Amino acid sequence: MADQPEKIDALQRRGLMFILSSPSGAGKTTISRMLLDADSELKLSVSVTTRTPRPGEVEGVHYHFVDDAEFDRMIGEDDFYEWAHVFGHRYGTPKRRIRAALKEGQDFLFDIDWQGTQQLFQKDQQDVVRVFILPPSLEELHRRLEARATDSADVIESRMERARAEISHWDGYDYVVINDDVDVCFGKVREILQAERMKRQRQTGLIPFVRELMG
Ligand SMILES: Nc1nc2c(ncn2[C@@H]2O[C@H](COP(=O)(O)OP(=O)(O)O)[C@@H](O)[C@H]2O)c(=O)[nH]1
Ligand SMILES: Nc1ncnc2c1ncn2[C@@H]1O[C@H](COP(=O)(O)OP(=O)(O)O)[C@@H](O)[C@H]1O
Repeated sequence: MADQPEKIDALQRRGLMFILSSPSGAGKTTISRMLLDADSELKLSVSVTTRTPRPGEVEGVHYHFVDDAEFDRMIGEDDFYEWAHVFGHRYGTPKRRIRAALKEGQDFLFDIDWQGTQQLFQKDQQDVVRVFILPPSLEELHRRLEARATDSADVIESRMERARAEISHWDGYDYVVINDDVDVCFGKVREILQAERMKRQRQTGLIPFVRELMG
């Protein structure tokens, strides 16, 4: 059926759910931070995780760090939009904190894996934009994981082993961007966000504007 502009009047625009995924170490946290710094209209969906904080990570800014019992309690209370097991820990997107804001038109960035991406897409296809970041090579991915110096050698090896499995989900995304030069990659991701906001059905006030133009 053709679009029904009256029914999707963008005055009621819902927020975008802009998802960035990548194999660990490919640079999605770096690109996310650049995007959040550059774009005051975008907010990060802060996930809940059972993993321990890395140096420099701040409770409530990068993640909400909880123990297993608290994560279980949140599952029991249906507090998650989605959640998944990743690298032996659990990660989830809290529902209550963002649902109302999305409804009011706030755009959110989600740094989540392919499992979470599939779950959000099944729930909110119209609002979800899925971007996958690839490293230029597996050798470079390894180098970046070592350079980040936040994981032990064992953890780095397990992340490398999982990288191929994660990359195999590349075709579940709308956009794929290779993160070779970080500024080029950031520029492309930003263009994707801007183009998605320009979609006809997402432009606030377009219908009355066009009506006025047409007289
Ligand atoms: N499904 C899901 N995945 C998440 C969530 N938060 C983070 N992740 C993913 O969990 C994985 C591990 O994240 P992290 O421990 O921060 O390490 P990173 O891979 O170096 O960013 C990454 O693929 C994240 O995108 C979430 O709320 N839900
Ligand atoms: N294009 C790039 N070139 C070189 N190093 C990069 C690039 N993008 C990210 N990095 C570095 O690689 C490491 C992993 O990046 P990060 O953003 O933490 O990845 P992810 O969140 O996907 O695990 C960090 O030390 C980051 O500074």
